[in-house]
Amino acid sequence: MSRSLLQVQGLVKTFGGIKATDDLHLDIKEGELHALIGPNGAGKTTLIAQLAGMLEPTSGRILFDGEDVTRLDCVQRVRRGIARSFQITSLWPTLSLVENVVIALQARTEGHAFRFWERARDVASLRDPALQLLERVGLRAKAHRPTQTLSHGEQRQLELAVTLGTGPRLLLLDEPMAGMGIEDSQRMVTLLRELRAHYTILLIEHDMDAVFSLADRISVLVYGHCVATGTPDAIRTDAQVRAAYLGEEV
Ligand SMILES: Nc1ncnc2c1ncn2[C@@H]1O[C@H](COP(=O)(O)OP(=O)(O)OP(=O)(O)O)[C@@H](O)[C@H]1O
Repeated sequence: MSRSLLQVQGLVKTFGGIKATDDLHLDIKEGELHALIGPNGAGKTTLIAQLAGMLEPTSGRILFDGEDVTRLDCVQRVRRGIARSFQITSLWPTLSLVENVVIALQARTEGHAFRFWERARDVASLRDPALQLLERVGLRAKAHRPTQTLSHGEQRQLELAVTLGTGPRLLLLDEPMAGMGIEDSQRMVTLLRELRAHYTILLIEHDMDAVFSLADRISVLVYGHCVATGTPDAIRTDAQVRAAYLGEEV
């Protein structure tokens, strides 16, 4: 198997008396789609927040590409290629899709999102990369429509394009299918399957059909602790996992 891109070593996060992350160890290989599942309150979102640099761990280490990033902030982690999607992105509803992506690209190149209108030439040079990102998420045909005309599912695809605009190596995807109907969910599954070829992905998702069809490996979190990691087939048949979480669902 390929080398590790992200290693979580003995991570702990406490909130008062609650251990939301409890001596967690995780190893994400370069190029894999690794899904994180577990019952409500298992600590999935808390983990993602620590990986993205939004929440400081109580103890333990996070290594990205061999570098200790545990104490780096979000911006420093984005620069290294760690990007979180779906809970932080704000889109501009009256601007077109391509304008939204251009703003994101501009923020990456200049660290400044709000002076884009002063930089007409820069904006022109970012249009092609922005259109390519829209192509990658299946929204090229709607590039010039106002963002507010998109369906909920399409807005999430656009958020993904904005996230890809940061040039990530590791994508942290927090419930990309949340609140979607069947059609939008299926489109997102197809899209994630395509993105798998280009990025290492850590996916949190409650839709078990999506998880088991997409993941190379799955880790199961219970009370902040990883109780099993393995291929979908191994997880499906793991007695401890069935008892702790999956029951008869799988
Ligand atoms: N800011 C906070 N303050 C106090 N407790 C918190 C905080 N954030 C999370 N927790 C607690 O930590 C535990 C893990 O929560 P977390 O949201 O990470 O779980 P989750 O697996 O993402 O759940 P879900 O699947 O419902 O989204 C829960 O017991 C939660 O109540």
